[in-house]
Amino acid sequence: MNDYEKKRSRINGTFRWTERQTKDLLNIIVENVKANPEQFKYMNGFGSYFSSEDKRCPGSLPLGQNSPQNCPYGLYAEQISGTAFTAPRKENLRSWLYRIRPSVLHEPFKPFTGKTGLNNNWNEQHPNPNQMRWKPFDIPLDDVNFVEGLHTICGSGGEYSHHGIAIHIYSCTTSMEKIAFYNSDGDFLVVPQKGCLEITTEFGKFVVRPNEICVIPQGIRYSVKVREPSRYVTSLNSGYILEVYNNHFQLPELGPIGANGLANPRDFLTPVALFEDNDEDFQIICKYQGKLFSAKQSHSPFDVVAWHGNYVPFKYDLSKFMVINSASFDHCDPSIFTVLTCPSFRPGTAIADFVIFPPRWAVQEHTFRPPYYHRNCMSEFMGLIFGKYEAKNNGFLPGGATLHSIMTPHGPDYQCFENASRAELIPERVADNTQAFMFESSLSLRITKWAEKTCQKLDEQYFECWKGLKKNFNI
Ligand SMILES: O=C(O)Cc1cc(O)ccc1O
Ligand SMILES: [Fe+2]
Repeated sequence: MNDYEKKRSRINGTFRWTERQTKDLLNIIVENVKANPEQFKYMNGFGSYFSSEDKRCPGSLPLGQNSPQNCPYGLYAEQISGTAFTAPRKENLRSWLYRIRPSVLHEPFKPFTGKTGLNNNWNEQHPNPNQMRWKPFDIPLDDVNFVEGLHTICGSGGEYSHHGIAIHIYSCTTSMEKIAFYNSDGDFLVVPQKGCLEITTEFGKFVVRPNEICVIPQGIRYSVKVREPSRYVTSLNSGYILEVYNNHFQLPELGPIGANGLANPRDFLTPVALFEDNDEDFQIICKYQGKLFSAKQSHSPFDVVAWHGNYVPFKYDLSKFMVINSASFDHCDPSIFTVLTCPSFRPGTAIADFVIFPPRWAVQEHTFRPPYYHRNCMSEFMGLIFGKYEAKNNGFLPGGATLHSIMTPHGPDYQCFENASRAELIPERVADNTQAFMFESSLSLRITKWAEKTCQKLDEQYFECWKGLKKNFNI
């Protein structure tokens, strides 16, 4: 082992999950929330119409109109549109920001010269229909911030046409200091797996921990600080990102479930206005048509004193998800676990769904309870936040991933099949102390070279997990 490998193996060793750590994790998160109570305030509701002003500036939100000739406190009024001006009322998203300086006050953008693993070239690798599994991705050993630590795994479509998705992982060790990022191409749904992110946005600040997710819609500027949330997780941070180019995330329809259930709107949290009046130099990094650009400005972009609107960043705690499942027999399709969906124009067919596999009771009778064997007309990318996924006895680890592409067969591994075929069907907790999730997309995904080769995490042995499945035919 050379020095690099030694350091890497030490770091990987420190963060290898033991059974016990896994069991304790939910408690640790709870303990940790108690120990570090949120210092930030939130407003609740998905799709709500919010109004917020920093308490240091009462009356900063203009009343009765959006663009007064002179705004209170000498602020500038600025609108950010998340949908076309003429989008139907029920879909129309926009917010009005009242800020110390307008966003336009910056120097020209130049191509970003720093490191990045972002990639939108879907033609780098030959298509690969195989089942794919990645071992947990490495966290860098050096100082890498959130933007520098983005690596694209797979994706489809293009930013020009605003049709497609990309799946990235992030891994970072340092905070973005006097740096703000925004994405012109689409929305980011961020799923932290390790570490706790403090995200300063134009709308206010929030903290996002493992087992929480956040969505930062297209165009909104933010900066990510890393924190030390627990004894198992230091300032090493990593997680998964689903980027959608077409549309924004919505709550799924509930149909016959009724008015309540799954992710309830009131559990989505949006930060309150919190400005900084800082005239230091800032770097604004934007992702535009898949490439990064950087511009200088001599003030903080987080200078919004008041805002109102419905185009906002938000976070959601996955433990709040109300699980609906079969109370009689058979395994329901995983769509029952949809937290958020980014719909296409084809009814019921998502550009991408964000689906979780939360802790719950399994009570089905005369049923093979784990996920069924199947082939799907959708692409299924899965990640694991902690614990163990119910369909895989071994090999799918927290911080790792799998991809089962369109019509690629997959399902429970051999050991899982054996166990579940023999299990006594008493009511049982499933997925206790675990949290797996899926980004499911109607698009066919292409893998980047980094994901298939450079990262060296693709597990060539994955197919062997089904090898033991034997012929049980007994005519
Ligand atoms: O492939 C997977 O593990 C995801 C999945 C889970 C499930 O419960 C049913 C179908 C499905 O694709
Ligand atoms: Fe599946």
